This record gives sequence, structure tokens and C-alpha cells, in this order.
Amino acid sequence: MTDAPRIAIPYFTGNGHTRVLAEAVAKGAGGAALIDVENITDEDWQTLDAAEAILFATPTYMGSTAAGFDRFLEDASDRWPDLLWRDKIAGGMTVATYPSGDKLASLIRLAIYAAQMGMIWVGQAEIGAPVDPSKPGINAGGSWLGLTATSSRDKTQMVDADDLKTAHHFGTRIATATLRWRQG
Ligand SMILES: Cc1cc2nc3c(=O)[nH]c(=O)nc-3n(C[C@H](O)[C@H](O)[C@H](O)COP(=O)(O)O)c2cc1C
Repeated sequence: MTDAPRIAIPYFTGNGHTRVLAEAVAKGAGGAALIDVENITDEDWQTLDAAEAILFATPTYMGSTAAGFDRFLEDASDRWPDLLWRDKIAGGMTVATYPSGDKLASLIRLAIYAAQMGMIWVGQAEIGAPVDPSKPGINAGGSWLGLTATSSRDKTQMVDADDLKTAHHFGTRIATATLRWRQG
């Protein structure tokens, strides 16, 4: 039997939205280690170093990744000189209040970071709504570089319901890509 892919999702969240989005991705992936970068431990760093895939999760603040997440990215750049994260699968997700909210800038920042670390960036592959009527609500915002989500006004839900469904698909795609990459 194939071992499950080792996926880690380091996340920063101010008010819980990014955590909810990361949980939905983890579910779609069939499991992932969620790592709160504000309380990161030595064990978490070991989990990250041993992961086959790392998905970066941050809210968009002022049109870019949150400072609390940037701190983590800079700390992790200790791994850059020896390219310790080289050839890991990478992906990114972000949530913000507005449908656009300049989230794309956050994804671009994360993709460049992954490229500098020698990682293999995987984006979304859902044509989804509105072009494919069989997938209502999926990737309705048309974001292919990575996963974008909009905060829900319903604070019991936190993230738009369709975006949570899209997140599930994204998690599945990452798990599949990780296993394919493992097989070489
Ligand atoms: C400092 C700050 C800057 C923000 N900048 C943006 C922004 O540029 N675009 C946007 O759509 N929402 C922006 N927001 C709203 C957050 O992205 C939104 O509340 C998000 O759901 C927060 O996720 P979190 O609970 O995981 O922190 C900002 C919020 C804060 C606190």
C-alpha cells in the first residue's frame, strides 16, 4: 500500500479565516500537518523538513502576505543555502475580505519564494464555474496560480462555502501531484 503523502500547511491567521481554509485543503488532501507559524516548535520544523509538500497559507493584508507569515518565510530561508526544501511540492492559498482584494499579489510572492527555495509549484487545475456548468461554485474567481478565498460574512462559517469546496479540490490535487512526483 502506498504511504500517504506527507503534506504540511504552515499558516498565519489573525481571526481564524486562514485556518478554516487550510483545514478544508487538508481534508481534501486526505490529511496534512497544520502548523501555526506564530507558535512554531522544533518538532514543527522537523515536520516541515520531512514533508514532501508544503502549502503556504496566509491572509492577504494590504495587498500582500501578512507580516506574521513573512517572518516565518524569512526564518525558513535558513534552508536556502543548502536548498533543503528543493524538489518539495509547493502551493499557496490566501483569504481576504474582497473577491479580488489584491490576493494575486500574495500568491505571486509565495510562488517566487517557492522558486527561490527550488520547490515545485503546483497551481489549481479547475476550469470550474462559470465555464463548466457541472462544477457550480468551483474556482469561480478564476485563480490558477493558487487558491484564493473570500471571507464569509457568516462568522460561523468564516470562508465562502464555494471557496471551501474549491479548497477541497485543491487539497486533492496537491496530494495527487505529491504521489506522482514521489514515483518519479
Ligand atoms: C492589516 C489588514 C490588512 C488587510 N488588507 C486587506 C486587503 O488588502 N485586501 C482585502 O481584501 N482584505 C484585507 N484585509 C482583510 C483580511 O484579509 C480578511 O479579514 C481575512 O479574512 C483575514 O484572515 P485571517 O482571519 O486568517 O487573518 C485586511 C485585514 C487586515 C487586518
